[in-house]
Amino acid sequence: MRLPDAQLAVLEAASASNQKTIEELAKETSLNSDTAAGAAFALEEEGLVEVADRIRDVPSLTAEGEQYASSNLPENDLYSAAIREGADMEPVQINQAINAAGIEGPQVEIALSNYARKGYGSISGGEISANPDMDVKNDAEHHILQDLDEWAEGTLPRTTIDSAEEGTEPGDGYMRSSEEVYKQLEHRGLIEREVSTTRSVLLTDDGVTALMEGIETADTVGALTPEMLTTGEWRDADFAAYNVEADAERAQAGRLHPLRRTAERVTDVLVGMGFEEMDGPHADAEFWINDCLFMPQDHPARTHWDQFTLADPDAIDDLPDELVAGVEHAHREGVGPDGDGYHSPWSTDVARRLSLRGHTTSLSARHLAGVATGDLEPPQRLFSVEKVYRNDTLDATHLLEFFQIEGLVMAEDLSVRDLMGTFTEFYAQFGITDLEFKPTYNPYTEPSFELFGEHPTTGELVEIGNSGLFRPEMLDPLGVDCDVMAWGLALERLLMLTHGFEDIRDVHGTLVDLDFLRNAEVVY
Ligand SMILES: N[C@@H](Cc1ccccc1)C(=O)O
Repeated sequence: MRLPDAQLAVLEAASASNQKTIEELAKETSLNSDTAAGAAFALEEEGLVEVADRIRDVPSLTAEGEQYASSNLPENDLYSAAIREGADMEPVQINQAINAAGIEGPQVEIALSNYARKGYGSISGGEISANPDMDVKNDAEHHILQDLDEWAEGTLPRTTIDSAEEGTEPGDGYMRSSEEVYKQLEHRGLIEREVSTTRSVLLTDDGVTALMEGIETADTVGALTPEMLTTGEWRDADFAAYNVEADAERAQAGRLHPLRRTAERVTDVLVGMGFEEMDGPHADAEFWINDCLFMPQDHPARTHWDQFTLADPDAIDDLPDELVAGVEHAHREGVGPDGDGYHSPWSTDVARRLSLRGHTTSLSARHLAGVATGDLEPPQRLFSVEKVYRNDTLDATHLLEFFQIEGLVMAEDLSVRDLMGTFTEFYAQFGITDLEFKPTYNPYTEPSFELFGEHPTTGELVEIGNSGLFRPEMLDPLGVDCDVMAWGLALERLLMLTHGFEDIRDVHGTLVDLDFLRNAEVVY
């Protein structure tokens, strides 16, 4: 029989009695694991080996487990000390044995409870006795801890630390491979176990026969090289078959954050609904963030408790005079015959102050005022998916910066029905079909609605956005004389509904699970 190099190496390294993992075979044959896996599958096709998926617990020591592995379990120290103190002849004071064992702090409790559990003796009335014939040196828990320590250091083969599986024999003389012992150690918090799936290889009878009959190596080529192409050698080469089922190492390439991908998806959906994207500054004059939105200058949301104000530079120089005059007039006197303003203090200095935008409605204001892309003629549909900054207290639903999905529709004769219809259509694209609307108050919209969606696992109603029809006090100074409906939706909250997050900090920040970042799919 003739086999390619790699296959022969794997066949020779495999055993008929002892399953070896692909990793172990790769190590023994100095092949990389992809090649070893490929070879194993090719051999399986020839019937020379069996490849089996094996699900195993991989145990490892916790910090406390490591500590005992390098010394002794406290109950074993206690037993040895009790014997030294003569507790096998007659009971001695517990404190005396504990002092002799050199145990202190929380370990006293651990020593006493496990002493009794392991049948080392009895503890009662402040005294401890020791059964004479216990062999703490061969304590199974102690040995497993030591084996795991050695295995972690690479001085013990994997098979020694396998917990017994059904139908397999425990390892050495003492009961080191008992599942019960592993369970106990896990319960004590001394080891942790993780389930891992490995592929392992066992030589078949045909494999053994083939090896005994002798195998020659066939020169098959695994990869085409530039040299083979230039020399023309490839013409005569015997190429190894390509096995698409072979194990391959998983490559973790960079990929976009799920939040960013959801933002892109939101953009796609809104563009599909006929919206155009708005752009604008992250740090902006309060004029655009607040004043244009008919937010009085003494509104509590305008203090540093809520917004981040810039120190340097602390103000913007150029605000359009005419617009400033119009906005100031709306604030002081109101708009229209029935209008009334706030009559609260208003100064251009405050309007010129620079802050990080607390909402992207500043972009809507800039666009409606015509300073961003020129005067707008209805109909218009605009949106942005951008970051906003708020001096909030961090909790499960609040971050200091988050993404807002801002949007506006400018047209003649808009109504609440149009607003609701737009949301229904938008959220349906993300599988959210149970929207609820609640009337609310915004200084710049009338009527105003908060939006809620149901959390997929907790069933709680989560606020996902705020919306309304801009009021004349806002639109009039900006020179807009048709209707405008608008909204700000939270991108992270959308993700909470689509992915079932209960804590927004699971979406971004230092605590985010790497596996989630690697594997999350954008839901829509
Ligand atoms: N600016 C509001 C959202 C909103 C935008 C436009 C109209 C109504 C509400 C917020 O931050 O919550």
